[in-house]
Amino acid sequence: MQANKRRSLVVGNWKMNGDRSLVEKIQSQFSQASLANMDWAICPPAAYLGLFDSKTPLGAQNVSQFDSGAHTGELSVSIVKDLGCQYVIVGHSERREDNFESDEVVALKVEKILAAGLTPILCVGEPESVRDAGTVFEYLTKQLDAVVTLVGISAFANIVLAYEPIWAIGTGKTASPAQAQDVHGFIRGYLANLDSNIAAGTTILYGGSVKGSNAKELFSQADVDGGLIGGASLNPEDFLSICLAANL
Ligand SMILES: O=C(CO)COP(=O)(O)O
Repeated sequence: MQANKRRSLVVGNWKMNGDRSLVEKIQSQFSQASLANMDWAICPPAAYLGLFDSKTPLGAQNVSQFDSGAHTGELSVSIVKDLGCQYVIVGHSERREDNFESDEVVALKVEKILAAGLTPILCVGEPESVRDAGTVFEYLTKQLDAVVTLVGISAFANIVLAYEPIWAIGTGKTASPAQAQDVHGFIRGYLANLDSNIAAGTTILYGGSVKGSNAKELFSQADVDGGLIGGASLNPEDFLSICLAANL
């Protein structure tokens, strides 16, 4: 681990991709890997969660804001916990867009995930139009405010943040290390205004076209503590090389 930095975390978000054979391949790729200085996890489609052995750290891509009951097609936090998940991605831009998840619904989900003792990976990030307009920090402040208002700043001791600029997701257009650091520094400053100890310990991941070739430089930025990886997590060798870049 680099001096004064938090322990790194790299999470693979398979989104609506992968199959049974990828579950086998990723497990065999990681079975011999030596990754003592970082944490990693896979968030496969929920239907595949039960296929993993107990050695693979797991996360869900989403949960319901409700506890149980008549919510057809949804998964509760207790169900994904029962399937072995430690993490839950929440507020991914694709869910905010496809499923119209508001900042308030995202905050309710974070509250449920924390209450179950799991770790939310709370995604924030701006569309390209907001970046062009120069209002990225205002946009992120609104997304963060909704969660802080509901769960309080002290809850951020148990929350992982992920900055995922929408214009960099699946586009091959990675944020430059300086652009990523600029926003990560802003997010940590936002938290520090509320509680400097919490801010110093909060893991902030970068997501958006991270690859083996750019991971090391991104992860070496002062406020970048690892990555949330989409496309490259579907290739076990690429995903391992990204994890190794964080294993300092
Ligand atoms: O959205 C992402 C991870 O949640 C990033 O996806 P890509 O790595 O495919 O750009």
